[in-house]
Amino acid sequence: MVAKLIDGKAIAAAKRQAIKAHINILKRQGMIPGLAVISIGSDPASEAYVRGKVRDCIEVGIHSEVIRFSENVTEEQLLREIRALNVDDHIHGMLIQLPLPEHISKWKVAQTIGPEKDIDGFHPVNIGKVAANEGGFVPCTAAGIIEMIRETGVSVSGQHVVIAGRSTVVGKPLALLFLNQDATVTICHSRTRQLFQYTRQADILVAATGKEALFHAGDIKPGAIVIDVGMTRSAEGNLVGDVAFEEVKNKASLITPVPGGVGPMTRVMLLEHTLIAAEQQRKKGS
Ligand SMILES: Nc1nc(=O)c2c([nH]1)NC[C@@H]1CN(c3ccc(C(=O)N[C@@H](CCC(=O)O)C(=O)O)cc3)C=[N+]21
Repeated sequence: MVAKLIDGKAIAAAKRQAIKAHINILKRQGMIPGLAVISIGSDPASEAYVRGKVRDCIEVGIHSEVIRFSENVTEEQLLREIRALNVDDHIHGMLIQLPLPEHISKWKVAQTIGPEKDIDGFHPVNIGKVAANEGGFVPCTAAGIIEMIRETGVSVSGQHVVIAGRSTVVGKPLALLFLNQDATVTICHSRTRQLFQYTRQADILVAATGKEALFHAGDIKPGAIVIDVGMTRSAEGNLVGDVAFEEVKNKASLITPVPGGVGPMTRVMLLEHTLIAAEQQRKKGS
């Protein structure tokens, strides 16, 4: 079997067009959705992501603001900026670029973002809503993965989803989202014994370990759906996933490429969440 690609880049492009059309309607009604991105430090990779986000916003007509802080910004300075954005009427969504410096508490940051503007799902209210299956914003990567699978038309109900990785932004929220769709979910992580015994049982495998080409053909169930969240820069400078794509593609039924898979979906979900946040805040305001 040769797997069909789940073309994240193409799905994201189509979604961007739909979002753009929707925003045009809002604009005619006098509303411009606004996104603030807070970026701390000057990591070149981080800078590239931020520039990408700004470009995406321009393409669909979202007003964007980037707030840059140096690596040694104090926690209080950061929290003050977040509080200011919470009451800024031009801003409907905010994203604080991860990772944060060691001296800043991610949990304090999460609690300070107004839940209605928390489009990357950091705030405890949003985490709670997702756990209770009551909506709520989820991290854009997790949302993008769910959206990609929805696009394939495959029902996840009753399927065994194995997630390798338990991060707050990917593994954990994704497990809840799949559970909410009636999947059977196994979460594996760095301390899991016999990791590959689990992955071989997966109808849907989500590889989010950050370990370059960890999963090979022998670790995958024939016909599985394989979602590769990994994004490591190889020694040759290429972007590589957690999955040995060339061999696994002959065993899976559907597979996401790296690049061009989960990455573009993450970016487009940021736009969609900003649009949703803007609409929700408009309803509340009127
Ligand atoms: N609060 C927060 N939320 C995030 O979602 C978040 C974050 N912090 N910090 C940094 C990481 C990284 N990230 C990426 C998203 C898309 C691509 C992307 O579009 N990648 C392209 C390739 C880009 C290239 O070639 O370098 C692709 O996979 O096709 C990459 C990286 C979001 N992050």
